[in-house]
Amino acid sequence: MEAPIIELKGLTKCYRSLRAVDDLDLTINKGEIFGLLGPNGAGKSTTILMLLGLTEPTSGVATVCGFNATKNPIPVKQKVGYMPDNIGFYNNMTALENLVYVGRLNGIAEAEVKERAREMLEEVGLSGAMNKRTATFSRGMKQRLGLADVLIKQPEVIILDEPTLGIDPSGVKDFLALIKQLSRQQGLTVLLSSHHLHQVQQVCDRVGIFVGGKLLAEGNIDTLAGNLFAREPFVVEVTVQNPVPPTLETDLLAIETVKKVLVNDHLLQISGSTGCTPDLVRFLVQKGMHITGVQQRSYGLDEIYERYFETNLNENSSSEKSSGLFQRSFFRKRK
Ligand SMILES: Nc1ncnc2c1ncn2[C@@H]1O[C@H](COP(=O)(O)OP(=O)(O)OP(=O)(O)O)[C@@H](O)[C@H]1O
Repeated sequence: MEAPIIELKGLTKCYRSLRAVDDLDLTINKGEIFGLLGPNGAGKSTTILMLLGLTEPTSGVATVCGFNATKNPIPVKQKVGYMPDNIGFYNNMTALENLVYVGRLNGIAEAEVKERAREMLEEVGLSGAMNKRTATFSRGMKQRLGLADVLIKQPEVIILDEPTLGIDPSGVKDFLALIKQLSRQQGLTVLLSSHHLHQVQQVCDRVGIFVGGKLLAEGNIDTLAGNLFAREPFVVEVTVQNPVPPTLETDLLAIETVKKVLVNDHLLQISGSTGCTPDLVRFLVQKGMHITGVQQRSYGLDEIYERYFETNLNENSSSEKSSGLFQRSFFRKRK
């Protein structure tokens, strides 16, 4: 099997007494889209800086494309394209001029730099705007130009720090689709940091949930959900028109496959061990309930995130930034 393109072993960064990144072990394979997920201050940017050789780890090793990022930062920088969350352009120059400038800085020969820049602009969907000054660009267009900036040197890995920040929902969808397409077409490895759960869920092959400098979990969404919700993998939400009698919850819990029942006004949330929706519906009808809606839910990143935060509440309570209170408020805020 091919060696991982990014390999972090015991990676740790301390700022005085703060362990911003704490003993991080992680491998990312070629062609993968990996999402580094976590609230503000979780340590995502610090990890990225260590990957790029821009800050030295206190201990541990970051290997990128076969090079130790601390001891050998130059080849790493040649192979990795990095798009920070606050990309800047020369506003009085056009998109093409900006990109040609970056291409020259990356050592692309004068004979081919313009052609390469045009190709990149086409690839990111900006060919119609290549002669416009970037001062007139929307945030979404700037992100696309930022992507062209990192792609022009034909990297093996691209690292995108909060790439969808400030883009409207349809722009986000298009931008993520573009990243996925590029990764699949060119075998490009993508590491993107984000705190937008739903967006990451759409595009990433695997995610790492990062809180208080520690990686709490990593895997694909289905595996994470399977591990966490093994006892109650199945949820049915039933909306009823008439009031829910007080005994209904106990009656439902008497059914062998039902593990948990939550009643919230006219909404019943029933968790169980197997897919038993038709039986539940029949049962509720027999109990005289007027059903107006039934929905089978699968667990997504929101639930995974929330569950990890709940589970780690006690373990992390000594750290202010990763306390349950902080995590919950972050979680609500971001939802
Ligand atoms: N140069 C520094 N000196 C001291 N502390 C720092 C420094 N850089 C980061 N930190 C601290 O390290 C922790 C991790 O910060 P980091 O920027 O890596 O988090 P993040 O997950 O990227 O969050 P954000 O999304 O807000 O950028 C934070 O508590 C931050 O205040």
